[in-house]
Amino acid sequence: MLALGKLLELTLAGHEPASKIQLTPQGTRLRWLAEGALEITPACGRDNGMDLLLSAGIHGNETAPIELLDRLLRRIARSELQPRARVLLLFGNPAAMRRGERFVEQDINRLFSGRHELSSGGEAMRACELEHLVSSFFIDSGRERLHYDLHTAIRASRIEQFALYPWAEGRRQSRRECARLQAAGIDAVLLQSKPSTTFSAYTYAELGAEAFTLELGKARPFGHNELVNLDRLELRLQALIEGNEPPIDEQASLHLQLFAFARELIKHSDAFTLHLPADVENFTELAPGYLLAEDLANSRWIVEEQGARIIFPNPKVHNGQRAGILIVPAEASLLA
Ligand SMILES: O=C(O)CCC(=O)N[C@@H](CCC(=O)O)C(=O)O
Ligand SMILES: [Zn+2]
Repeated sequence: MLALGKLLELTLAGHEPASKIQLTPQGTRLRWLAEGALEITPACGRDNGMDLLLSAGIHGNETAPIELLDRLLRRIARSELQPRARVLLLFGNPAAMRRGERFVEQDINRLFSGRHELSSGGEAMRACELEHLVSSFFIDSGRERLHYDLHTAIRASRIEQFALYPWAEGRRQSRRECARLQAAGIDAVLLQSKPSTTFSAYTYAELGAEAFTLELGKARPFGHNELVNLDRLELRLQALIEGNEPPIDEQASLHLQLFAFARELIKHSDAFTLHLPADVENFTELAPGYLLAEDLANSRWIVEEQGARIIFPNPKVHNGQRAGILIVPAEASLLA
């Protein structure tokens, strides 16, 4: 296998490869661009016009998707997969991956779309570097741009595998992309309705890619991901890489559940109290009238929405950060 196929090993060891460009016997080119960043170019004459960005490790302790990208890359480096798509593989936060922690100083997934300029430290510099890498990768406007940013969640989920679909002014979220996600085993999509500073929001809103954050199960350490079943996603990613994806039937009914963003809980102070059990699962339903959280100055979050559910409840975030999202069921008619 080509040495650059061991990008994960190199990244975890903090090593720079001696040789930055390698070719498989069939002519696929692997090029190391920076720590945790590898560009894959199809052999001459095979390129099908897709630019596919696959990222994982934006949160350093979310190892199942990191292992998935490692498996895909090794297959490419062993010539078991013959790419037709241009691919950029990114391990987002190598320093946090080495520690097995979500982040070192601050959550890198709050630092995109230029927010890193207002901050400093390793994660701010890495967010800036990632923006440069992906904007150089998505350089040709005539090509299909697709980004899956792969994550696992802190807690268990009633809906195990789901996507967050970013929002941009004047652009409707795509039914075809939801059908593609359904075929990859994704059970629900949350349609965002405001700008965000996540990685997928950056590639969606600033670079015009179809882009998603995929939540694929519960975060566990390396080697302990047997409960996270990524088989359907893995098959779909292989097909995207090899350019033999089965046709997407846009007209077929969508079985995946759609949700819309209702409200965000922001933790304003150390007095913030979340009235949910510590082991509450993502997508737990909350009845109207339920007192969800309290904070300084008698501020209270009371559920008003019918069919509301909570995702990502986390009272331990820094003050000023999101401590949960309330979502409600949405109709497919929102999609274009
Ligand atoms: O499990 C949790 O509480 C957090 C999971 C997580 O990290 N989610 C992403 C979602 C990104 C998005 O909104 O697209 C995040 O918070 O960064
Ligand atoms: Zn994450």
